[in-house]
Amino acid sequence: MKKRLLILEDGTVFEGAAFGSDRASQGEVVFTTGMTGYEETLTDPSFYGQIVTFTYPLIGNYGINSDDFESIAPVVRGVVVRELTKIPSNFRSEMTLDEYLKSHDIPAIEGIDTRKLTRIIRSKGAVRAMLTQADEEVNIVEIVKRLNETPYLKNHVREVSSKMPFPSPGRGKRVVLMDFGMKKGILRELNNRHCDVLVVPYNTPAEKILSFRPEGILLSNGPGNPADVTEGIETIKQLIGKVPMFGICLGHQIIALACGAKSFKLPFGHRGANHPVKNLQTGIVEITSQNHGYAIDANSLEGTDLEITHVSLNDGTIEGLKHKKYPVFSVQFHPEASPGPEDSNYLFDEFIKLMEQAGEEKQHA
Ligand SMILES: NC(=O)CC[C@H](N)C(=O)O
Repeated sequence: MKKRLLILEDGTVFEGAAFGSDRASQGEVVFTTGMTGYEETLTDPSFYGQIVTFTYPLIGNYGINSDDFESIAPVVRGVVVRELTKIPSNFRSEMTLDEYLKSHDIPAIEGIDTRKLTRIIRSKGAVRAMLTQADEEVNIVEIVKRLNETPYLKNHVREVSSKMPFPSPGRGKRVVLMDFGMKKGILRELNNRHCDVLVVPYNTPAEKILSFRPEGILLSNGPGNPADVTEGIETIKQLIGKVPMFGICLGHQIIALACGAKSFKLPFGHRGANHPVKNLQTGIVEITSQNHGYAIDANSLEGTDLEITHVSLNDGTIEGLKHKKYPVFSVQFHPEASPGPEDSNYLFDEFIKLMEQAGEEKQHA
């Protein structure tokens, strides 16, 4: 087994065994607590630029099969696990996690004390890190210096958004899905409800979107700092009030910013499949799938037309918003799950209802 190092910006060095690609790679190291769903996590475009640590201690046990993918290719910068399963056991498995990561040139490390690493991330917040081979040439002081000079992840939506519009037809509601780095699960939920979907790149202008005569607009998830997605925010400012809207994760943040709220970086993010969220409208607690490093600042809502609909029971941060005047709502978590629980799946039905109501009002106007 080749040795590999995970070097953090504070100078902490973890030594482990190499798997995946042999190249060195740098990114923000984050942790996710989901016990299953590593294929969906690795292919979620919101993880662009991040080195993902799985806190569940055994990863790779059911191999890799392409029907679980959330996008065409993984965009993570690296993978950190406690123990890698060498021989997966699943009738659907097409290859091992090691083979998959090698084929996409993504380096990984195993044999790491992921509890210790997670505690560092929890206490220090966002941590920049590098995965590199453990040989005599590696200069740790130099790498730590470089990590400290690297700016945090900026706008990488353009890297993961589709370049051209594409349809995913149906007989139902006409929905424009703005792709900021979409998970396939969102499209699947719309198609399950027979929507006639047109997926458009993140920078499609408002007039162009309106020219498709959408009955609703869905803003997808995506990577990086929402405040950097200025084109998307401007577009939404022009569209709010004209068409019913539903925002998911980055899409939620973009709607909030377009309405005048502010976002901030969470100390260590919410990533996992069992985050409790309280729906303030029903009083029901939903167990949700989450993956975000930023959130909307509750203090910044004053003077906006937004009201809070969902809150996190772990840290009290905003998990859902709705517009007081227009048919616009959004959630910070992932109602499409994949991976994770489906408690919040009803939100897609609410989006359909909102489009139906808006259609009826238009007819009677
Ligand atoms: N999954 C997402 O859409 C994440 C949104 C944003 N990139 C964040 O980290 O907060």
